[in-house]
Formats: sequence, C-alpha cells, structure tokens
Amino acid sequence: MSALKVVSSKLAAEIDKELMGPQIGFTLQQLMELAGFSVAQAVCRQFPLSGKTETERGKHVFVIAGPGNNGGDGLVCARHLKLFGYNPIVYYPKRSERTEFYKQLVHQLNFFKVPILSQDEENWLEYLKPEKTLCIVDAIFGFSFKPPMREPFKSIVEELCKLQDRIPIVSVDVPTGWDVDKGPISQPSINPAVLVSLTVPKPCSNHIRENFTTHYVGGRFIPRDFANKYGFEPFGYESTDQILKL
Ligand SMILES: NC(=O)C1=CN([C@@H]2O[C@H](COP(=O)(O)OP(=O)(O)OC[C@H]3O[C@@H](n4cnc5c(N)ncnc54)[C@H](O)[C@@H]3O)[C@@H](O)[C@H]2O)[C@@H](O)CC1
Ligand SMILES: [K+]
Repeated sequence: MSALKVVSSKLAAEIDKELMGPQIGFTLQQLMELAGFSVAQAVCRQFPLSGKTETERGKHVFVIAGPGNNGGDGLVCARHLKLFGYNPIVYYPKRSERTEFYKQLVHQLNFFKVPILSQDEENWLEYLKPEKTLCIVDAIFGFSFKPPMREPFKSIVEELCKLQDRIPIVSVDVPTGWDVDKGPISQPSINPAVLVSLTVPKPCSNHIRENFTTHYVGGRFIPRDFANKYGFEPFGYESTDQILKL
C-alpha cells in the first residue's frame, strides 16, 4: 500500500489557523459543524441501520468528548447522529469553559434530547456493553494532543483499550493517545475500527492496522489551490458526500 499524503501536526495547526484567519474567515463553529457532520456520516456508512432489528437500532453510539475542538466535533457528531435515527449518548467529563460556544453545543444536545452523562459520572462504563452499544466515538484528543496523557483521560483510554475488541471505536482525526506524527507511542493503545481524518490525514494514520481500520477522510471544506499550497491533492469526494473512504 502506498503511503498516504499526510500533513504533520504543525502543518495541520497552520492550516487551521489560516482557514480561520482574516483572509479566509471561516469561523471555528462552521468548520466544527462540517467536521462533526462528516464523522456522523462515517458512522452511518460503517454501521448502517437499514435492515437492522429493533434491538440493533436501539443500541447507543457512545460519544466521548475531550476538552478541546476534537471534543467539539464529537458533540456536533452526536447531534447529527440523533437526526440520522441513531441513539447517541454523550460523556463529556471535562467541559471547556474557554468559549460560550461549547455550552451552546451542550444546549443543542439537550434540545435534541441526547443524554449527556454528568461530568463526574462514575458508572460511565455501564453504558459500554457489546449488547447495548453500537460503537464508541473517540473525540477525546486530536492534533493538539501532547503526551503524556493526564487524568481523567488516561484512565478512560485504558478502559477503552480493554473494550475495543468487543465494541468498535471510531476515532475522530487522531486515535486518542497516539502521537500525531509518530503513531502509537505507548501501550495499551487504541486501535480504532474506523478513523475519520479531518481535512487531510495526519502522519499517525500511516500506523493504522491494514485490514482492521477503515479509513475515511472528512471535513470537506477546502478548494484545490489551498490543498496544493500545503502539498496535497484534494480528495475525490463523490456527489454531496462529506466523507471519502481511503
Ligand atoms: N481544520 C480542521 O481539520 C478542523 C479540526 N477540528 C478539530 O480540532 C482538533 C484540534 O483541536 P484543538 O487544537 O482544540 O486540540 P485537541 O482537541 O486535540 O486537544 C486540545 C485539548 O487537549 C488538552 N490536552 C492536550 N494534551 C493533553 C494531555 N497530554 N493530557 C490531557 N489533556 C491534554 C489541551 O489542554 C486542550 O484542552 C482536530 O484534531 C479536529 O478534530 C475541527 O473542530 C475544526 C476544523
Ligand atoms: K480522537
């Protein structure tokens, strides 16, 4: 398999900054909406509800949201999943006070009656049972993660690693705990069943397990010349799709 075109964590941060800079003028909210929407689409593509029994359709999609923008993508994803007929439930243990915007995303989840576990929920693992859970959306950390991981996420990720053989994990942008550039640097590590790279894959995506992880790219929000400026070709999304299987 030829190595994918990837951009480093440093370049990914620069791309983000330029997209939201004065000349282009995207807002974070716009990009996050498209990012979360594309992750929801990847869940639908990978775990379609059509033809499933009532019990299967009722299973939870357990979304774990971290404190930064990767977590924000997870909150948006949960809202779209609800609209798509799924049964999302959100665990958001460390809520960002950085901007009002994150609180608004939580209000929107309440509006859609998506359950959000309390911040200090001790029994969160009760919601993670193969017979009750369709998949886990790992929206804990993305391209700004710097190891080593601090609590409470260290313990959370350890628990996810124990469960991942029985419940598939969908990682948003970067499998949580992986070094963005070097891949899995400590054990145990998350091995996602699905990785949704946003805008362009990061170098760590070259370490996903072939024949195990399905890799999508999402976050369809840049024109060709901008992609070329950063050294990659735009992805061949079809029609109105927000994701492309790589
Ligand atoms: N252009 C794009 O591709 C876009 C990317 N977005 C998302 O934004 C993400 C990047 O967001 P951020 O820059 O906010 O960063 P992250 O969400 O990756 O992480 C930042 C947060 O993690 C904490 N953190 C970092 N290292 C830690 C450690 N070792 N232990 C505990 N906590 C730690 C930081 O204190 C901060 O709160 C991307 O990966 C992607 O998911 C979208 O929301 C918007 C558009
Ligand atoms: K992640």
